[in-house]
Amino acid sequence: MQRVRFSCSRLLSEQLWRRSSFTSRCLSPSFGVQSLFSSSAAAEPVVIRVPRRMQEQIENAKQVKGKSHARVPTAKPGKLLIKSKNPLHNQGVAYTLGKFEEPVLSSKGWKHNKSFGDYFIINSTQTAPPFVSTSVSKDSKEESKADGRGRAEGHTRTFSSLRLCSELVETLQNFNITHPTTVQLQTIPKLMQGHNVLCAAETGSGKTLAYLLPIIHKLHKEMQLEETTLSERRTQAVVLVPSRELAEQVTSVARDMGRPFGLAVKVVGGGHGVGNIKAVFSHGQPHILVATPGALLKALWRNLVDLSELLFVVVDEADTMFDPSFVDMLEKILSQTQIAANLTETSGPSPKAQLAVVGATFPGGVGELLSKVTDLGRLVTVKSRMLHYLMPHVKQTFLKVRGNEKVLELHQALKEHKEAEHRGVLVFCNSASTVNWLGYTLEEMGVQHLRLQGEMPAAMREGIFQKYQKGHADVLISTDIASRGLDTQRVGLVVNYDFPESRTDYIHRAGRVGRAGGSAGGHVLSFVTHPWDVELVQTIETAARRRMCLPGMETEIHKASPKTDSEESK
Ligand SMILES: Nc1ncnc2c1ncn2[C@@H]1O[C@H](COP(=O)(O)OP(=O)(O)OP(=O)(O)O)[C@@H](O)[C@H]1O
Repeated sequence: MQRVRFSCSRLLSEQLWRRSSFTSRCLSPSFGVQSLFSSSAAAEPVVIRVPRRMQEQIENAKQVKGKSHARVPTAKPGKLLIKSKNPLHNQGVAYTLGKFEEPVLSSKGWKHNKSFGDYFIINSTQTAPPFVSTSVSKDSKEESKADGRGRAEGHTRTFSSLRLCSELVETLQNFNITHPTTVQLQTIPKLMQGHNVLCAAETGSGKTLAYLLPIIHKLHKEMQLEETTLSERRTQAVVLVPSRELAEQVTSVARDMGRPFGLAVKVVGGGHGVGNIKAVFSHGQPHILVATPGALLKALWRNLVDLSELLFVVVDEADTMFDPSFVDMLEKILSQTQIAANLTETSGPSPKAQLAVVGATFPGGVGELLSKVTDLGRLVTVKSRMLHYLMPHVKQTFLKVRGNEKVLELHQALKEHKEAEHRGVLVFCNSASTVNWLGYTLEEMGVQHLRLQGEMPAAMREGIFQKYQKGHADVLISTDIASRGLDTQRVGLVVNYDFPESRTDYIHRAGRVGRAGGSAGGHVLSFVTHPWDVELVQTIETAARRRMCLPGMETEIHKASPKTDSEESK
């Protein structure tokens, strides 16, 4: 009882003390609260009864004061760019880090064992992908002025304004493709003019059509000029890609687009014997050949294909193709072609081939390898504004999780995603053995899925990706084979079961969602387990917080060309 009385009196004294400091200018220094109590405290404790209501008010005031420390430090209330398990690490969309301000990272302590269970989310900040074209054509601007409106809203450029032949524009319309993406707007005119082009643009931005449309347009014009018999026909365009799945995909798009013109498109991919490659050319040469480097070299060594009349050479997924494992083969192939040195060499009676180097990532060092096979000064660069940035229209979650908990987390994510409209899920592992192991484990859990990895025999691997695209199963477990170039419109969730080993792998894997022509949104969920994963997580988080591109990937592109992005768009 005595204690209660004492604490009540102390509370009241605190209250009065606070009030006294508020009003200190009005009171003399000697007239303090302490002095008010000290004289009587020496004799007998003074009992002051505090009304219940006042006690409650004091308690409420204490609680409110305690809570104020946990308040979200966003500059303005509103949507969060970074949502973290620890609300102190949240960052609002409206908040901009100062130039010299070090971001406080949610993943700062993730090398420590205590961080298991921690997470942060990079929220999507826009619904439309950045590569959807919104530019206004000159013609439509003038039309608008002429009819007195002075505005040209909603007038975006069409494929006909790029001077593609009408049959091609019609074919595109049949596939519901009506407006070019920004990379198509910039690349198609340059290739139509006869330039060699280095095209660097985000994943899923429509680069395949950006190089195929000018090729098909030009080959169609050539066909109209001269009639050649099947036996006289020579291959006029070669598209080089790193995997047979991508070769099949590009072939399918080229066939769809070239069908009205009777263009022959063939594909040779690795993993098949020479007999198969011979069979491809048994009925003559195609107009367009899509190939992996190894298979094309086999065909060249056996004189099955003649590249003497080439008009186009395309190197797609350039950073992989300039990887040490491919670059020697690429050098050998390009040494058998005649690449034009300038514009004048791409026209006239015996034109040389135009070169298009295409990719979504050009990390440091690619420029050096590129200069081994071509003169960088001869390439006109088309570089998209958001190259090497994290995609702003895709939500990206990072979860620090123990190795033995990953399967359960994955199972939970699959269950939650099942109801989504775009039901496709792509699960990436870093090795073929993990793909197999995870496959068996999910099988036991009753999850229907397909598996794709590079160590599978060619016959087993064939058709797996097409099956997935056709919806035979909603889940595909794969190594990075499926991360390069494959079009995955039906995918709504990418899971990095193993955290990717490099920034480029992360960009390509994440790029399987949020693609042109697909539905808005998409989600990338990454499991972070090992201490050696954390450095890349921190790089990604820093880039997201600073709203900058991933560091170390931007310089080479500029070195590759004397022209700048803005010059190109003129
Ligand atoms: N102008 C367009 N309008 C609508 N959809 C388009 C357009 N151009 C391409 N697409 C579609 O966008 C999807 C992605 O295109 P594509 O595969 O060429 O992207 P990419 O830039 O090559 O991607 P990656 O870097 O992953 O290889 C395809 O399904 C394609 O049909």
